[in-house]
Amino acid sequence: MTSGARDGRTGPTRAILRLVDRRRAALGVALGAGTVLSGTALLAVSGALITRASQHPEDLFVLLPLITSVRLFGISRAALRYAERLVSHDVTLRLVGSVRDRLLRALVPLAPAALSGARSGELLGRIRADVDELQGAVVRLLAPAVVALLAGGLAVAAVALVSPGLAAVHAVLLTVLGVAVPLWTRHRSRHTVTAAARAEEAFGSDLLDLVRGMADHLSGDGGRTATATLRGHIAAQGEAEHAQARTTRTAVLLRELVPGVGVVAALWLVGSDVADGRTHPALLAAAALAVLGSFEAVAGLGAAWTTAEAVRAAAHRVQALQDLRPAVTDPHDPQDLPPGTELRLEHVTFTYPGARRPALLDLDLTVAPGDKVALCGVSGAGKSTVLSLAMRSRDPDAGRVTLGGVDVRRLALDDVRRQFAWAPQSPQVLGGTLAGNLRLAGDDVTDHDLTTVLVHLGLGDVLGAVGPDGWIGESGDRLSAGERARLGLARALLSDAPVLLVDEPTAHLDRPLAAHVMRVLAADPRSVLVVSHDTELLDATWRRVDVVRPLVDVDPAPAAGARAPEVHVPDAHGT
Ligand SMILES: Nc1ncnc2c1ncn2[C@@H]1O[C@H](COP(=O)(O)OP(=O)(O)OP(=O)(O)O)[C@@H](O)[C@H]1O
Repeated sequence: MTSGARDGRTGPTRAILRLVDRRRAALGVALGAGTVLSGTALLAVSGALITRASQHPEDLFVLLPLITSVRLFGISRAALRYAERLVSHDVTLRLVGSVRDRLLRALVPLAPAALSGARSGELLGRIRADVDELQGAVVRLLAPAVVALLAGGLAVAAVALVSPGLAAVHAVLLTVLGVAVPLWTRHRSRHTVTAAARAEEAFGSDLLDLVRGMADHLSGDGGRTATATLRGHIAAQGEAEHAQARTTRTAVLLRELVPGVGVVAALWLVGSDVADGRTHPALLAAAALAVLGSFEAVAGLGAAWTTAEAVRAAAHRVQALQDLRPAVTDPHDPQDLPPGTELRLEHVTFTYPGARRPALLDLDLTVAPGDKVALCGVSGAGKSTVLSLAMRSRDPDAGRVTLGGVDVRRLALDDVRRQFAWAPQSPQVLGGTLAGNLRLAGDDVTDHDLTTVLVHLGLGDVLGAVGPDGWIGESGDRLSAGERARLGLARALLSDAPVLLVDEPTAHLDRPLAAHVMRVLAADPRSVLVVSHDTELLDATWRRVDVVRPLVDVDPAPAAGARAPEVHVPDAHGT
Protein backbone atom coordinates (compact mmCIF):
# COMPACT_ATOMS: atom_id res chain seq x y z
CA MET A 1 0.00 0.00 0.00
CA THR A 2 1.51 3.31 -1.00
CA SER A 3 1.42 6.42 1.10
CA GLY A 4 -0.30 8.17 -1.78
CA ALA A 5 -3.10 5.69 -1.56
CA ARG A 6 -3.46 6.42 2.15
CA ASP A 7 -3.78 10.13 1.63
CA GLY A 8 -6.75 10.13 -0.71
CA ARG A 9 -10.35 9.90 0.43
CA THR A 10 -10.78 6.65 -1.46
CA GLY A 11 -7.15 5.54 -0.96
CA PRO A 12 -7.82 2.54 1.27
CA THR A 13 -10.58 1.29 -1.09
CA ARG A 14 -8.22 1.49 -4.04
CA ALA A 15 -5.61 -0.32 -2.01
CA ILE A 16 -8.09 -3.15 -1.39
CA LEU A 17 -9.15 -3.25 -5.05
CA ARG A 18 -5.49 -3.46 -6.03
CA LEU A 19 -5.42 -6.85 -4.28
CA VAL A 20 -7.98 -8.18 -6.78
CA ASP A 21 -6.63 -10.67 -9.33
CA ARG A 22 -7.14 -8.51 -12.42
CA ARG A 23 -6.99 -11.24 -15.05
CA ARG A 24 -9.64 -13.36 -13.33
CA ALA A 25 -11.73 -10.28 -12.52
CA ALA A 26 -11.66 -9.24 -16.22
CA LEU A 27 -12.80 -12.73 -17.20
CA GLY A 28 -15.62 -12.51 -14.65
CA VAL A 29 -16.71 -9.13 -16.03
CA ALA A 30 -16.63 -10.40 -19.62
CA LEU A 31 -18.75 -13.40 -18.62
CA GLY A 32 -21.15 -11.08 -16.72
CA ALA A 33 -21.55 -8.76 -19.72
CA GLY A 34 -22.00 -11.82 -21.97
CA THR A 35 -24.79 -13.06 -19.69
CA VAL A 36 -26.66 -9.73 -19.84
CA LEU A 37 -26.27 -9.45 -23.61
CA SER A 38 -27.39 -13.06 -24.11
CA GLY A 39 -30.51 -12.33 -22.05
CA THR A 40 -31.22 -9.16 -24.01
CA ALA A 41 -30.69 -10.95 -27.32
CA LEU A 42 -32.89 -13.84 -26.17
CA LEU A 43 -35.80 -11.45 -25.53
CA ALA A 44 -35.22 -9.49 -28.75
CA VAL A 45 -35.04 -12.61 -30.93
CA SER A 46 -38.10 -14.06 -29.14
CA GLY A 47 -40.01 -10.87 -29.99
CA ALA A 48 -38.95 -11.11 -33.61
CA LEU A 49 -39.84 -14.82 -33.71
CA ILE A 50 -43.35 -14.24 -32.33
CA THR A 51 -43.98 -11.48 -34.86
CA ARG A 52 -42.60 -13.48 -37.81
CA ALA A 53 -44.46 -16.61 -36.74
CA SER A 54 -47.74 -14.68 -36.70
CA GLN A 55 -46.97 -13.30 -40.16
CA HIS A 56 -45.50 -16.47 -41.78
CA PRO A 57 -46.48 -19.45 -39.60
CA GLU A 58 -45.44 -22.04 -42.23
CA ASP A 59 -42.22 -20.36 -43.50
CA LEU A 60 -39.56 -22.52 -41.80
CA PHE A 61 -36.83 -20.86 -43.87
CA VAL A 62 -37.57 -17.59 -42.01
CA LEU A 63 -38.44 -19.08 -38.63
CA LEU A 64 -35.70 -21.71 -38.27
CA PRO A 65 -32.77 -19.27 -37.76
CA LEU A 66 -34.84 -17.38 -35.20
CA ILE A 67 -35.79 -20.60 -33.34
CA THR A 68 -32.14 -21.69 -33.33
CA SER A 69 -31.05 -18.27 -32.03
CA VAL A 70 -33.61 -18.41 -29.19
CA ARG A 71 -32.22 -21.82 -28.17
CA LEU A 72 -28.62 -20.62 -28.51
CA PHE A 73 -29.13 -17.48 -26.40
CA GLY A 74 -31.17 -19.43 -23.84
CA ILE A 75 -28.38 -21.97 -23.36
CA SER A 76 -25.52 -19.44 -23.55
CA ARG A 77 -27.18 -17.19 -20.97
CA ALA A 78 -27.38 -20.01 -18.41
CA ALA A 79 -23.88 -21.28 -19.19
CA LEU A 80 -22.33 -17.80 -19.05
CA ARG A 81 -24.09 -16.99 -15.75
CA TYR A 82 -22.77 -20.24 -14.23
CA ALA A 83 -19.22 -19.55 -15.40
CA GLU A 84 -19.43 -15.91 -14.23
CA ARG A 85 -20.49 -16.99 -10.72
CA LEU A 86 -17.66 -19.51 -10.54
CA VAL A 87 -15.03 -17.00 -11.63
CA SER A 88 -16.25 -14.03 -9.58
CA HIS A 89 -16.55 -16.08 -6.38
CA ASP A 90 -13.08 -17.48 -6.98
CA VAL A 91 -11.80 -13.88 -7.30
CA THR A 92 -13.66 -12.93 -4.11
CA LEU A 93 -12.25 -15.83 -2.09
CA ARG A 94 -8.73 -14.97 -3.24
CA LEU A 95 -9.30 -11.33 -2.28
CA VAL A 96 -10.60 -12.28 1.16
CA GLY A 97 -7.58 -14.56 1.65
CA SER A 98 -5.20 -11.70 0.77
CA VAL A 99 -6.99 -9.23 3.06
CA ARG A 100 -6.98 -11.66 6.00
CA ASP A 101 -3.33 -12.44 5.38
CA ARG A 102 -2.36 -8.75 5.28
CA LEU A 103 -4.42 -7.95 8.34
CA LEU A 104 -2.99 -10.75 10.44
CA ARG A 105 0.54 -9.95 9.29
CA ALA A 106 -0.07 -6.34 10.36
CA LEU A 107 -1.55 -7.37 13.72
CA VAL A 108 1.12 -9.86 14.82
CA PRO A 109 3.95 -7.30 15.26
CA LEU A 110 1.56 -4.99 17.12
CA ALA A 111 1.03 -7.47 19.93
CA PRO A 112 1.33 -7.15 22.81
CA ALA A 113 2.25 -3.51 23.44
CA ALA A 114 0.48 -1.68 20.60
CA LEU A 115 -2.75 -3.65 21.09
CA SER A 116 -2.86 -3.33 24.87
CA GLY A 117 -5.46 -0.54 24.60
CA ALA A 118 -7.76 -2.45 22.22
CA ARG A 119 -10.72 -4.49 23.41
CA SER A 120 -10.24 -7.96 21.98
CA GLY A 121 -14.00 -8.28 21.29
CA GLU A 122 -13.87 -5.04 19.31
CA LEU A 123 -10.84 -6.20 17.34
CA LEU A 124 -12.39 -9.57 16.59
CA GLY A 125 -15.73 -8.01 15.61
CA ARG A 126 -14.02 -5.42 13.48
CA ILE A 127 -11.93 -7.91 11.55
CA ARG A 128 -14.90 -10.25 11.01
CA ALA A 129 -17.24 -7.46 9.89
CA ASP A 130 -14.66 -5.78 7.68
CA VAL A 131 -13.68 -8.96 5.88
CA ASP A 132 -17.41 -9.69 5.36
CA GLU A 133 -17.88 -6.25 3.81
CA LEU A 134 -14.82 -6.52 1.60
CA GLN A 135 -16.19 -9.76 0.13
CA GLY A 136 -18.63 -7.56 -1.79
CA ALA A 137 -15.87 -5.52 -3.44
CA VAL A 138 -15.83 -7.71 -6.56
CA VAL A 139 -19.27 -9.31 -6.90
CA ARG A 140 -21.30 -6.34 -5.69
CA LEU A 141 -19.14 -3.36 -6.65
CA LEU A 142 -16.46 -3.79 -9.26
CA ALA A 143 -18.13 -6.35 -11.54
CA PRO A 144 -21.63 -4.73 -11.66
CA ALA A 145 -20.11 -1.31 -12.41
CA VAL A 146 -18.03 -2.53 -15.36
CA VAL A 147 -20.77 -4.87 -16.62
CA ALA A 148 -23.24 -1.94 -16.57
CA LEU A 149 -20.95 0.20 -18.71
CA LEU A 150 -20.04 -2.59 -21.12
CA ALA A 151 -23.38 -4.37 -21.55
CA GLY A 152 -25.46 -1.17 -21.21
CA GLY A 153 -23.33 0.61 -23.84
CA LEU A 154 -23.55 -2.29 -26.30
CA ALA A 155 -27.34 -2.62 -25.80
CA VAL A 156 -27.85 1.11 -26.51
CA ALA A 157 -25.67 0.80 -29.62
CA ALA A 158 -27.78 -2.13 -30.85
CA VAL A 159 -31.04 -0.25 -30.22
CA ALA A 160 -29.59 2.77 -32.10
CA LEU A 161 -29.42 0.58 -35.22
CA VAL A 162 -33.22 0.31 -35.11
CA SER A 163 -34.13 3.74 -33.72
CA PRO A 164 -31.65 6.46 -32.70
CA GLY A 165 -34.43 8.30 -30.86
CA LEU A 166 -35.24 5.21 -28.80
CA ALA A 167 -31.53 4.70 -28.12
CA ALA A 168 -31.34 8.21 -26.62
CA VAL A 169 -34.37 7.55 -24.38
CA HIS A 170 -32.95 4.10 -23.54
CA ALA A 171 -29.59 5.62 -22.49
CA VAL A 172 -31.35 8.18 -20.29
CA LEU A 173 -33.50 5.52 -18.60
CA LEU A 174 -30.47 3.27 -18.01
CA THR A 175 -28.72 6.23 -16.38
CA VAL A 176 -31.77 7.01 -14.24
CA LEU A 177 -32.03 3.41 -13.04
CA GLY A 178 -28.27 2.81 -12.73
CA VAL A 179 -27.14 6.17 -11.33
CA ALA A 180 -29.92 8.55 -10.24
CA VAL A 181 -32.09 6.04 -8.31
CA PRO A 182 -29.12 4.43 -6.50
CA LEU A 183 -27.60 7.86 -5.70
CA TRP A 184 -30.91 8.99 -4.21
CA THR A 185 -31.11 5.71 -2.25
CA ARG A 186 -27.53 6.14 -1.10
CA HIS A 187 -28.17 9.70 0.04
CA ARG A 188 -31.22 8.58 2.03
CA SER A 189 -29.55 5.55 3.55
CA ARG A 190 -26.09 6.95 4.32
CA HIS A 191 -26.84 7.61 7.99
CA THR A 192 -29.05 4.60 8.54
CA VAL A 193 -26.48 2.12 7.20
CA THR A 194 -23.71 3.60 9.37
CA ALA A 195 -25.96 3.66 12.43
CA ALA A 196 -27.01 0.03 11.89
CA ALA A 197 -23.40 -1.06 11.38
CA ARG A 198 -22.23 0.80 14.50
CA ALA A 199 -25.00 -0.71 16.59
CA GLU A 200 -24.19 -4.20 15.27
CA GLU A 201 -20.49 -3.75 15.99
CA ALA A 202 -21.15 -2.46 19.50
CA PHE A 203 -23.60 -5.33 20.09
CA GLY A 204 -20.99 -7.89 18.97
CA SER A 205 -18.19 -6.59 21.19
CA ASP A 206 -20.45 -6.00 24.22
CA LEU A 207 -21.95 -9.47 23.83
CA LEU A 208 -18.46 -11.00 23.75
CA ASP A 209 -17.51 -9.02 26.86
CA LEU A 210 -20.73 -10.15 28.56
CA VAL A 211 -20.09 -13.83 27.77
CA ARG A 212 -16.48 -13.59 28.93
CA GLY A 213 -17.34 -11.80 32.14
CA MET A 214 -20.66 -13.62 32.74
CA ALA A 215 -19.73 -14.59 36.30
CA ASP A 216 -18.87 -10.97 37.23
CA HIS A 217 -22.04 -9.60 35.63
CA LEU A 218 -24.27 -12.17 37.35
CA SER A 219 -22.72 -11.55 40.74
CA GLY A 220 -23.00 -7.77 40.23
CA ASP A 221 -26.54 -6.71 39.28
CA GLY A 222 -27.52 -10.05 37.77
CA GLY A 223 -26.45 -8.88 34.30
CA ARG A 224 -29.23 -6.24 34.13
CA THR A 225 -26.98 -3.35 33.09
CA ALA A 226 -25.23 -5.42 30.46
CA THR A 227 -28.46 -6.79 28.96
CA ALA A 228 -30.01 -3.30 28.98
CA THR A 229 -26.99 -2.06 26.99
CA LEU A 230 -27.41 -4.93 24.54
CA ARG A 231 -31.13 -4.17 24.19
CA GLY A 232 -30.23 -0.55 23.46
CA HIS A 233 -27.94 -1.67 20.64
CA ILE A 234 -30.66 -3.97 19.23
CA ALA A 235 -33.23 -1.13 19.36
CA ALA A 236 -30.84 1.30 17.65
CA GLN A 237 -30.10 -1.26 14.96
CA GLY A 238 -33.83 -1.99 14.48
CA GLU A 239 -34.67 1.70 14.14
CA ALA A 240 -31.95 2.24 11.57
CA GLU A 241 -33.05 -0.84 9.64
CA HIS A 242 -36.70 0.31 9.52
CA ALA A 243 -35.66 3.67 8.04
CA GLN A 244 -33.52 1.77 5.56
CA ALA A 245 -36.45 -0.50 4.62
CA ARG A 246 -38.64 2.51 3.72
CA THR A 247 -35.99 3.81 1.34
CA THR A 248 -35.52 0.36 -0.15
CA ARG A 249 -39.29 0.00 -0.85
CA THR A 250 -39.33 3.26 -2.85
CA ALA A 251 -36.24 2.22 -4.78
CA VAL A 252 -37.84 -1.15 -5.64
CA LEU A 253 -40.93 0.65 -6.98
CA LEU A 254 -38.79 2.87 -9.20
CA ARG A 255 -36.86 -0.17 -10.45
CA GLU A 256 -40.14 -1.71 -11.66
CA LEU A 257 -41.44 1.55 -13.14
CA VAL A 258 -38.47 2.73 -15.24
CA PRO A 259 -38.21 -0.39 -17.51
CA GLY A 260 -41.97 -0.08 -18.11
CA VAL A 261 -41.41 3.48 -19.33
CA GLY A 262 -38.70 2.11 -21.65
CA VAL A 263 -41.11 -0.44 -23.20
CA VAL A 264 -43.79 2.22 -23.71
CA ALA A 265 -41.19 4.51 -25.38
CA ALA A 266 -40.08 1.65 -27.63
CA LEU A 267 -43.63 0.81 -28.67
CA TRP A 268 -44.35 4.45 -29.39
CA LEU A 269 -41.15 5.43 -31.24
CA VAL A 270 -40.54 2.19 -33.16
CA GLY A 271 -44.29 1.76 -33.61
CA SER A 272 -44.47 5.11 -35.46
CA ASP A 273 -41.53 4.04 -37.66
CA VAL A 274 -43.30 0.73 -38.44
CA ALA A 275 -46.53 2.57 -39.22
CA ASP A 276 -44.59 4.86 -41.56
CA GLY A 277 -43.01 1.83 -43.20
CA ARG A 278 -39.50 2.91 -42.22
CA THR A 279 -38.93 -0.13 -40.01
CA HIS A 280 -39.70 -3.84 -40.41
CA PRO A 281 -42.68 -4.86 -38.17
CA ALA A 282 -40.67 -7.74 -36.62
CA LEU A 283 -38.36 -5.12 -35.06
CA LEU A 284 -41.15 -3.55 -32.99
CA ALA A 285 -41.45 -6.40 -30.49
CA ALA A 286 -37.71 -7.08 -30.77
CA ALA A 287 -36.79 -3.49 -29.82
CA ALA A 288 -39.33 -3.29 -27.00
CA LEU A 289 -38.20 -6.58 -25.47
CA ALA A 290 -34.50 -5.75 -26.00
CA VAL A 291 -34.98 -2.49 -24.08
CA LEU A 292 -36.76 -4.39 -21.32
CA GLY A 293 -34.06 -7.08 -21.11
CA SER A 294 -31.16 -4.63 -21.21
CA PHE A 295 -32.12 -3.14 -17.83
CA GLU A 296 -30.49 -6.23 -16.32
CA ALA A 297 -27.20 -4.48 -17.16
CA VAL A 298 -27.78 -1.90 -14.40
CA ALA A 299 -29.65 -4.22 -12.02
CA GLY A 300 -26.57 -4.70 -9.86
CA LEU A 301 -25.73 -0.99 -9.64
CA GLY A 302 -28.18 -0.26 -6.81
CA ALA A 303 -26.31 -2.63 -4.50
CA ALA A 304 -22.99 -1.36 -5.94
CA TRP A 305 -23.48 2.16 -4.58
CA THR A 306 -24.37 0.87 -1.12
CA THR A 307 -21.53 -1.64 -1.29
CA ALA A 308 -19.14 1.16 -2.25
CA GLU A 309 -20.01 2.91 1.05
CA ALA A 310 -19.61 -0.25 3.10
CA VAL A 311 -16.40 -1.28 1.34
CA ARG A 312 -14.99 2.23 1.78
CA ALA A 313 -15.75 2.21 5.51
CA ALA A 314 -14.35 -1.31 5.96
CA ALA A 315 -11.23 -0.43 3.94
CA HIS A 316 -10.64 2.64 6.15
CA ARG A 317 -10.91 0.53 9.29
CA VAL A 318 -8.53 -2.07 7.86
CA GLN A 319 -6.17 0.76 6.98
CA ALA A 320 -6.43 2.21 10.49
CA LEU A 321 -5.39 -1.15 11.93
CA GLN A 322 -2.51 -1.41 9.49
CA ASP A 323 -1.44 2.13 10.35
CA LEU A 324 -0.96 1.28 14.03
CA ARG A 325 2.72 1.52 14.80
CA PRO A 326 4.29 -1.46 16.56
CA ALA A 327 5.97 -0.56 19.85
CA VAL A 328 9.14 -2.31 18.70
CA THR A 329 10.47 -3.11 15.24
CA ASP A 330 13.06 -5.41 13.73
CA PRO A 331 16.45 -3.83 12.99
CA HIS A 332 17.27 -3.40 9.28
CA ASP A 333 20.35 -5.56 9.50
CA PRO A 334 19.99 -7.82 12.56
CA GLN A 335 23.06 -9.25 14.23
CA ASP A 336 23.41 -13.00 14.78
CA LEU A 337 22.19 -14.21 18.13
CA PRO A 338 25.18 -14.33 20.51
CA PRO A 339 25.96 -17.66 22.21
CA GLY A 340 25.63 -16.27 25.75
CA THR A 341 22.29 -15.73 27.47
CA GLU A 342 23.26 -13.22 30.18
CA LEU A 343 20.47 -10.65 30.44
CA ARG A 344 21.36 -7.10 31.50
CA LEU A 345 19.32 -3.96 31.95
CA GLU A 346 21.73 -1.00 32.04
CA HIS A 347 20.49 2.39 33.34
CA VAL A 348 17.07 1.64 31.94
CA THR A 349 14.43 4.36 32.08
CA PHE A 350 10.96 3.78 30.66
CA THR A 351 7.71 5.75 30.67
CA TYR A 352 4.46 4.36 29.25
CA PRO A 353 3.03 6.53 26.47
CA GLY A 354 0.91 9.27 28.01
CA ALA A 355 1.99 8.50 31.59
CA ARG A 356 3.14 11.34 33.85
CA ARG A 357 5.68 9.30 35.73
CA PRO A 358 8.27 6.85 34.50
CA ALA A 359 7.56 3.20 35.31
CA LEU A 360 11.30 2.56 35.64
CA LEU A 361 14.12 5.04 36.25
CA ASP A 362 17.80 4.30 35.77
CA LEU A 363 17.39 0.62 36.56
CA ASP A 364 20.33 -1.79 36.54
CA LEU A 365 19.86 -5.53 36.65
CA THR A 366 21.95 -8.54 35.65
CA VAL A 367 20.66 -12.08 35.28
CA ALA A 368 23.56 -14.44 34.57
CA PRO A 369 22.90 -17.88 33.00
CA GLY A 370 21.28 -20.11 35.63
CA ASP A 371 20.59 -17.17 38.01
CA LYS A 372 17.39 -17.24 40.04
CA VAL A 373 16.30 -13.62 40.50
CA ALA A 374 13.15 -12.48 42.29
CA LEU A 375 11.81 -8.98 41.55
CA CYS A 376 10.06 -7.63 44.62
CA GLY A 377 8.34 -4.34 45.33
CA VAL A 378 5.02 -2.69 45.95
CA SER A 379 2.17 -2.92 43.47
CA GLY A 380 2.88 -0.61 40.53
CA ALA A 381 6.63 -0.48 41.25
CA GLY A 382 7.44 -1.58 37.71
CA LYS A 383 8.22 -5.29 38.15
CA SER A 384 6.14 -6.52 35.19
CA THR A 385 7.57 -3.66 33.12
CA VAL A 386 11.06 -5.12 33.71
CA LEU A 387 9.86 -8.41 32.18
CA SER A 388 8.32 -6.72 29.16
CA LEU A 389 11.49 -4.72 28.49
CA ALA A 390 13.61 -7.87 28.91
CA MET A 391 11.75 -9.73 26.14
CA ARG A 392 11.51 -6.56 24.06
CA SER A 393 7.76 -6.05 24.14
CA ARG A 394 8.82 -2.43 24.57
CA ASP A 395 12.08 -0.52 24.25
CA PRO A 396 13.56 1.65 27.01
CA ASP A 397 13.54 5.45 26.57
CA ALA A 398 17.09 5.55 27.94
CA GLY A 399 19.68 2.92 28.77
CA ARG A 400 19.75 -0.49 27.10
CA VAL A 401 18.82 -4.12 27.47
CA THR A 402 21.44 -6.65 26.39
CA LEU A 403 21.33 -10.39 25.81
CA GLY A 404 24.67 -12.17 25.67
CA GLY A 405 26.31 -8.72 25.62
CA VAL A 406 24.38 -7.50 22.53
CA ASP A 407 21.74 -4.74 22.65
CA VAL A 408 18.43 -6.54 21.98
CA ARG A 409 17.52 -3.76 19.51
CA ARG A 410 20.34 -5.07 17.29
CA LEU A 411 18.87 -8.61 17.23
CA ALA A 412 15.97 -9.97 15.18
CA LEU A 413 12.77 -9.81 17.25
CA ASP A 414 12.01 -13.49 16.66
CA ASP A 415 15.50 -14.42 17.89
CA VAL A 416 15.06 -12.36 21.05
CA ARG A 417 11.59 -13.73 21.79
CA ARG A 418 12.79 -17.31 21.28
CA GLN A 419 15.24 -16.84 24.15
CA PHE A 420 12.42 -16.21 26.64
CA ALA A 421 9.59 -18.32 27.99
CA TRP A 422 7.01 -16.02 29.53
CA ALA A 423 4.42 -17.03 32.11
CA PRO A 424 2.26 -13.95 32.76
CA GLN A 425 0.11 -13.54 35.84
CA SER A 426 -3.07 -14.19 33.83
CA PRO A 427 -1.91 -16.31 30.92
CA GLN A 428 -3.88 -16.59 27.72
CA VAL A 429 -5.61 -19.96 27.98
CA LEU A 430 -7.27 -21.00 24.76
CA GLY A 431 -10.67 -22.66 24.63
CA GLY A 432 -9.68 -26.29 24.03
CA THR A 433 -7.80 -28.96 25.91
CA LEU A 434 -4.91 -29.13 28.39
CA ALA A 435 -2.78 -30.83 25.75
CA GLY A 436 -3.68 -28.28 23.08
CA ASN A 437 -2.71 -25.42 25.35
CA LEU A 438 0.58 -27.02 26.34
CA ARG A 439 1.60 -28.02 22.82
CA LEU A 440 1.86 -24.30 22.02
CA ALA A 441 5.20 -24.58 23.85
CA GLY A 442 6.76 -26.46 20.94
CA ASP A 443 6.21 -29.09 18.24
CA ASP A 444 8.33 -31.67 20.02
CA VAL A 445 6.36 -31.72 23.29
CA THR A 446 5.40 -35.37 24.01
CA ASP A 447 2.47 -36.81 26.01
CA HIS A 448 4.99 -37.85 28.65
CA ASP A 449 6.32 -34.26 28.90
CA LEU A 450 2.76 -32.95 29.31
CA THR A 451 1.91 -35.38 32.09
CA THR A 452 5.21 -34.83 33.93
CA VAL A 453 5.00 -31.04 33.99
CA LEU A 454 1.31 -31.01 35.02
CA VAL A 455 1.92 -33.47 37.88
CA HIS A 456 5.06 -31.50 38.86
CA LEU A 457 2.99 -28.32 39.23
CA GLY A 458 0.27 -30.00 41.27
CA LEU A 459 -2.17 -30.24 38.35
CA GLY A 460 -2.26 -34.07 38.44
CA ASP A 461 -5.83 -34.03 39.81
CA VAL A 462 -7.03 -31.75 37.02
CA LEU A 463 -5.31 -33.96 34.46
CA GLY A 464 -7.00 -37.03 36.01
CA ALA A 465 -10.44 -35.39 36.07
CA VAL A 466 -10.41 -33.72 32.63
CA GLY A 467 -7.88 -35.81 30.77
CA PRO A 468 -5.30 -34.31 28.39
CA ASP A 469 -7.87 -34.05 25.61
CA GLY A 470 -10.92 -32.99 27.63
CA TRP A 471 -12.58 -29.59 27.08
CA ILE A 472 -11.40 -27.03 29.64
CA GLY A 473 -13.92 -24.36 28.67
CA GLU A 474 -13.84 -21.12 26.74
CA SER A 475 -10.57 -19.40 27.75
CA GLY A 476 -10.03 -22.24 30.26
CA ASP A 477 -13.15 -21.21 32.23
CA ARG A 478 -13.50 -24.70 33.73
CA LEU A 479 -10.20 -24.22 35.55
CA SER A 480 -9.65 -22.07 38.64
CA ALA A 481 -7.52 -18.91 38.36
CA GLY A 482 -4.66 -20.72 40.14
CA GLU A 483 -4.95 -23.69 37.77
CA ARG A 484 -4.94 -21.41 34.74
CA ALA A 485 -1.85 -19.61 36.06
CA ARG A 486 -0.09 -22.95 36.58
CA LEU A 487 -1.13 -24.09 33.10
CA GLY A 488 0.60 -20.96 31.78
CA LEU A 489 3.64 -21.76 33.89
CA ALA A 490 3.62 -25.37 32.65
CA ARG A 491 3.65 -24.03 29.08
CA ALA A 492 6.68 -21.86 29.88
CA LEU A 493 8.49 -24.75 31.56
CA LEU A 494 7.90 -26.97 28.51
CA SER A 495 9.51 -24.45 26.19
CA ASP A 496 13.22 -24.86 25.52
CA ALA A 497 13.97 -21.11 25.89
CA PRO A 498 17.03 -20.50 28.08
CA VAL A 499 15.47 -17.69 30.17
CA LEU A 500 12.18 -18.01 32.09
CA LEU A 501 10.20 -14.84 32.86
CA VAL A 502 7.50 -15.59 35.41
CA ASP A 503 5.02 -13.00 36.70
CA GLU A 504 3.47 -13.70 40.12
CA PRO A 505 3.35 -17.52 39.86
CA THR A 506 2.06 -17.89 43.43
CA ALA A 507 -0.68 -15.21 43.36
CA HIS A 508 -3.64 -17.59 43.55
CA LEU A 509 -2.06 -20.47 45.47
CA ASP A 510 -2.17 -21.62 49.07
CA ARG A 511 1.11 -21.50 50.95
CA PRO A 512 2.24 -25.15 50.57
CA LEU A 513 1.45 -25.09 46.82
CA ALA A 514 3.11 -21.67 46.43
CA ALA A 515 6.26 -22.95 48.17
CA HIS A 516 6.21 -26.03 45.94
CA VAL A 517 5.94 -23.95 42.76
CA MET A 518 8.85 -21.74 43.87
CA ARG A 519 10.91 -24.89 44.52
CA VAL A 520 10.10 -26.16 41.01
CA LEU A 521 11.33 -22.85 39.56
CA ALA A 522 14.44 -22.84 41.78
CA ALA A 523 15.29 -26.34 40.58
CA ASP A 524 15.12 -25.39 36.89
CA PRO A 525 18.66 -25.19 35.49
CA ARG A 526 17.81 -22.17 33.30
CA SER A 527 17.89 -18.48 34.26
CA VAL A 528 14.68 -17.55 36.03
CA LEU A 529 13.47 -13.99 36.56
CA VAL A 530 10.37 -14.12 38.70
CA VAL A 531 8.06 -11.36 39.97
CA SER A 532 7.00 -12.09 43.53
CA HIS A 533 5.25 -10.20 46.30
CA ASP A 534 5.83 -12.92 48.83
CA THR A 535 9.42 -12.59 50.05
CA GLU A 536 8.92 -15.37 52.60
CA LEU A 537 8.79 -17.86 49.74
CA LEU A 538 12.30 -16.96 48.60
CA ASP A 539 14.91 -19.38 49.89
CA ALA A 540 18.68 -19.05 49.56
CA THR A 541 18.53 -20.00 45.88
CA TRP A 542 16.91 -16.69 45.04
CA ARG A 543 18.62 -13.31 44.68
CA ARG A 544 16.11 -10.68 45.64
CA VAL A 545 15.94 -7.40 43.75
CA ASP A 546 13.70 -4.66 45.11
CA VAL A 547 12.16 -2.49 42.41
CA VAL A 548 11.21 0.94 43.77
CA ARG A 549 8.53 3.04 42.12
CA PRO A 550 10.04 6.26 40.71
CA LEU A 551 8.48 9.30 42.34
CA VAL A 552 9.55 11.90 39.79
CA ASP A 553 7.49 13.37 36.98
CA VAL A 554 8.60 12.82 33.41
CA ASP A 555 11.38 15.23 32.56
CA PRO A 556 13.44 15.07 29.39
CA ALA A 557 16.58 16.09 31.33
CA PRO A 558 16.07 15.03 34.93
CA ALA A 559 18.38 16.50 37.60
CA ALA A 560 21.24 14.25 38.61
CA GLY A 561 19.70 13.72 42.04
CA ALA A 562 16.46 12.45 40.55
CA ARG A 563 18.33 9.80 38.59
CA ALA A 564 19.69 8.03 41.67
CA PRO A 565 19.63 4.22 41.27
CA GLU A 566 16.15 2.94 42.16
CA VAL A 567 17.11 -0.67 42.64
CA HIS A 568 18.38 -2.03 45.87
CA VAL A 569 20.08 -5.39 45.46
CA PRO A 570 20.14 -7.26 48.75
CA ASP A 571 22.29 -10.33 49.29
CA ALA A 572 21.17 -13.88 48.58
CA HIS A 573 19.23 -14.02 51.85
CA GLY A 574 17.22 -10.98 50.99
CA THR A 575 18.73 -8.78 53.71
N1 LIG B 1 0.14 -0.44 29.39
C1 LIG B 1 0.34 0.52 30.30
N2 LIG B 1 0.09 1.80 29.98
C2 LIG B 1 0.28 2.79 30.87
N3 LIG B 1 0.76 2.60 32.11
C3 LIG B 1 1.05 1.33 32.48
C4 LIG B 1 0.84 0.24 31.60
N4 LIG B 1 1.20 -0.89 32.24
C5 LIG B 1 1.62 -0.51 33.47
N5 LIG B 1 1.52 0.82 33.62
C6 LIG B 1 1.89 1.61 34.80
O1 LIG B 1 3.29 1.45 35.01
C7 LIG B 1 3.57 1.27 36.36
C8 LIG B 1 4.32 -0.04 36.59
O2 LIG B 1 3.43 -1.09 36.23
P1 LIG B 1 3.85 -2.62 36.42
O3 LIG B 1 2.73 -3.45 35.90
O4 LIG B 1 5.19 -2.84 35.83
O5 LIG B 1 3.93 -2.72 38.00
P2 LIG B 1 4.10 -4.01 38.91
O6 LIG B 1 5.18 -3.70 39.88
O7 LIG B 1 4.27 -5.23 38.07
O8 LIG B 1 2.68 -4.03 39.61
P3 LIG B 1 1.87 -5.29 40.24
O9 LIG B 1 2.69 -5.85 41.34
O10 LIG B 1 0.62 -4.67 40.72
O11 LIG B 1 1.65 -6.25 39.11
C9 LIG B 1 2.25 1.36 37.10
O12 LIG B 1 2.09 2.66 37.59
C10 LIG B 1 1.22 1.08 36.04
O13 LIG B 1 0.02 1.77 36.30
